[in-house]
Amino acid sequence: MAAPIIEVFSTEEEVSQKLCQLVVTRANAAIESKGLFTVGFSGGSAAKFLCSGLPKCNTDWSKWRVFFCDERHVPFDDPECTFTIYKENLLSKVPLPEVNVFPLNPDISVEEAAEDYVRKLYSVFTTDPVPRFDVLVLGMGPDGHTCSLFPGHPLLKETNQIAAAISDSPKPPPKRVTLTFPTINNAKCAVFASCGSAKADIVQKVLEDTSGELLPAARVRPVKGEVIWFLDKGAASKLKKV
Ligand SMILES: O=C1O[C@H](COP(=O)(O)O)[C@@H](O)[C@H](O)[C@H]1O
Repeated sequence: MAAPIIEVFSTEEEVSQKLCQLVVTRANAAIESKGLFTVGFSGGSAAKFLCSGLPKCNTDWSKWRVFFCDERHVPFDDPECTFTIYKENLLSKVPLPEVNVFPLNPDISVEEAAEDYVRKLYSVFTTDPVPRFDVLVLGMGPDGHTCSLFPGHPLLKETNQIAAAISDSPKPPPKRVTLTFPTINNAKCAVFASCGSAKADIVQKVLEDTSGELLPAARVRPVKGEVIWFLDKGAASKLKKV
């Protein structure tokens, strides 16, 4: 398990640019070596960063398989739906066949949607007991949550399910489906992007404070992979060791 790699850039735009560069570099390498690139996208600010840079990138979009690290269990026309944000701002702009993107089904219960999502994951990761993503693009909330894994929540201890339902998310909307740590920590690369001084305290805590119970974002440590943090100056401003 390698230590996190931390890179600090001057502006949010630069973070977005470097994040997109990293994702496309990994995509093109994966496509070259195995003909396929598997990626998990997060919502919130990660969606903004990816949607602003990825449409300009050069890659074979037909080889991408896109999942969501977490998704809110809301109708597609709800502004909280992460899939729709990507559909409108990325998927409509690149030749990525819709059949290669795996949204959550909002028309069944959240528990059924989680089971359905597990089936969707295994339809691509046909030989992996636990999906091994090429890249997971992660965000971190101001409480240290990542995906829909929140501090102190029992889902942090999940060891069997590769994705799971949550019905009591402290951040609305309450019903969501999220990848769990067995899947997250089996990724080849997990990359966080965090910007703004409002995130400075939690970035410092997650990356430098190992006392007490680790926050969800601090538990992202791929066993046979790397974890990378792309920060802007504001988000990195309280780090002592950078
Ligand atoms: O609720 C969520 O929040 C996290 C963090 O979002 P951010 O806007 O503070 O970066 C996000 O990564 C996750 O996908 C989303 O569902």
